[in-house]
Amino acid sequence: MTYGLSIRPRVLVNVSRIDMSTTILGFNSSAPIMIAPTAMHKLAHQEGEVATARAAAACNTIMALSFMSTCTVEEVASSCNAVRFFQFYVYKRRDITALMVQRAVRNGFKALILTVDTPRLGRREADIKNKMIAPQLKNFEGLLSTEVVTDKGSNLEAFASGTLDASLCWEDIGWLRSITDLPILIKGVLTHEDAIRAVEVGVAGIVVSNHGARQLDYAPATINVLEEVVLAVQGKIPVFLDGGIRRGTDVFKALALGAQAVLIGRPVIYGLAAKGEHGVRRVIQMLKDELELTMALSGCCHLKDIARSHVRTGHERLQSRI
Ligand SMILES: Cc1cc2nc3c(=O)[nH]c(=O)nc-3n(C[C@H](O)[C@H](O)[C@H](O)COP(=O)(O)O)c2cc1C
Ligand SMILES: CC(C)CC(=O)C(=O)O
Repeated sequence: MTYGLSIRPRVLVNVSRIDMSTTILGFNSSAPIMIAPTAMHKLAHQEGEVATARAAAACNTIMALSFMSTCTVEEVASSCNAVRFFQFYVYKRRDITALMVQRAVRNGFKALILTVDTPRLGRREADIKNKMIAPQLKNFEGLLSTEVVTDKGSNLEAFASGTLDASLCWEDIGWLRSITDLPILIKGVLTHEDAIRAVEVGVAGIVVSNHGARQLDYAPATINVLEEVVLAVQGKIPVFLDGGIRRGTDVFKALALGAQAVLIGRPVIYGLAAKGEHGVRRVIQMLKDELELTMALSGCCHLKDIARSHVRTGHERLQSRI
């Protein structure tokens, strides 16, 4: 993930006890690792998002539930006591978005994540080739059909283009803040300009994300723009990162560059597909074990000890040679 970014370990630090615990928007988490919102977990395992949520609870980690989940918000909420955030899209039918936000609030979700990199779906050629079909999403039962018919290849694309509101803009954040008191994070920021705007409109945090490289080709790797965003927000709101986190070392690098925590997408789905709740637990535990080892080998006992000086970018290495 982080080509050219190396870790600068410090030695002769007493690392006999490592503490990875943290708070995210005021909620305790055993590590700075959250579950990213990913759609349709029942495509990976029959228990779907309920299994993922139970794994999050068992690991004392925060789960972000996708708007496009295959279990309802009520099913997920009643399945376990994990701290849950709710990711959402703004649909042309804004009444549906407002209703879903209300259901999330009613069911004890603690924060909202508005995904802002998807005014339209990116061109997903594999979905077109495989004629991707979205199953009926139970959250929307009685509200809209997700079983769209198209002859253009991807039914998911047809569904997305029928529903997503491409007119969504900064001015609408005010509307969202008027329909809920929950903190709103925005997910999909990749530039300092948008980071500054996010602070101005009063969101509670930013997720630096390129949607797992599923939206815009040639969007930057998130780790390469993280610091730009962190510097722009000047500590006014927390910054999170997702995309390509596969190892504890990746988590460490993101924290050193200023992220408060990371989110993981595909690894969770792989664990879920392999072994349901147990598989997701294993994935999270592996990342936690790796992060703990990385901290020990780098001379960091607490997350606050992980500093900018613990990493060196390829650019910095080149500059030091000039
Ligand atoms: C199968 C799949 C489904 C996704 N569904 C959503 C979604 O419903 N909402 C959303 O905001 N992001 C969605 N994402 C993007 C993730 O939240 C996240 O940004 C990305 O997966 C992070 O990269 P990683 O998979 O490399 O960890 C999805 C990603 C994948 C792979
Ligand atoms: C249908 C999409 C909007 C869901 C999503 O975010 C994704 O598949 O990446």
